[in-house]
Amino acid sequence: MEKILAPSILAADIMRLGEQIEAVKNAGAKYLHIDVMDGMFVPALSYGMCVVESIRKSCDMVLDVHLMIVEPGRHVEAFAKAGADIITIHLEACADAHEVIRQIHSCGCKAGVSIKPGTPIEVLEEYLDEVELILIMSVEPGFGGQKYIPESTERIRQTAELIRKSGREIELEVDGGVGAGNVELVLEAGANVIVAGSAVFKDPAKNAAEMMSILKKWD
Ligand SMILES: O=C(CO)[C@H](O)[C@H](O)COP(=O)(O)O
Repeated sequence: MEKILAPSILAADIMRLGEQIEAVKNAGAKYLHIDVMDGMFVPALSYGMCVVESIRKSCDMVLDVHLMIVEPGRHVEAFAKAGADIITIHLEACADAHEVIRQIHSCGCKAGVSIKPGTPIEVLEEYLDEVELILIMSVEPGFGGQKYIPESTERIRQTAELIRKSGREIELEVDGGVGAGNVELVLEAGANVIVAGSAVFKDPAKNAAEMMSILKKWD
């Protein structure tokens, strides 16, 4: 599967957001990762659909919206209308994730499911026939700039194996503490979509280009 860089704007300079998105796009990033936090599912607050809508107006990248919110079904339609292409929800945050996945599809978006580092990989099994993307968190969700949790590598490997056995084309995304120094570990374990925030936005053009040159070697 194509190896894709998904810079996370959580680490961007909001006052220079347009310019920084342009820089990562020009470096070859295909997805733009947008973290939505509600202060309940995770302690922090980030931003909502207005930001997605504003980015959509001047950005043709794939908008990869990661909902770290309780009962995301309440807001799926609004994020789809705002311009999301992929909407990823947390299995830990939903009473009925199957229903939320149906909602995402009925809005015309691709559906992803994510799990936190402490959630067993096996919970993903019942969603393999339904989703287009699985997101493995390699840090506790909620904040950028954390260290990659080493046990994540084995979890990525196990998820890649589940996907392989399903026979479906499901993207395997990894988020948290990934940069040029460890991205090959994550690719080797089977991930194809790499979220990177602080490792990219400290110097977006240069760092995204460096990440892309590594990803291209694995295509
Ligand atoms: O989802 C997130 C936090 O919940 C961020 O996308 C993630 O942590 C990326 O940031 P960094 O690359 O700086 O670790």
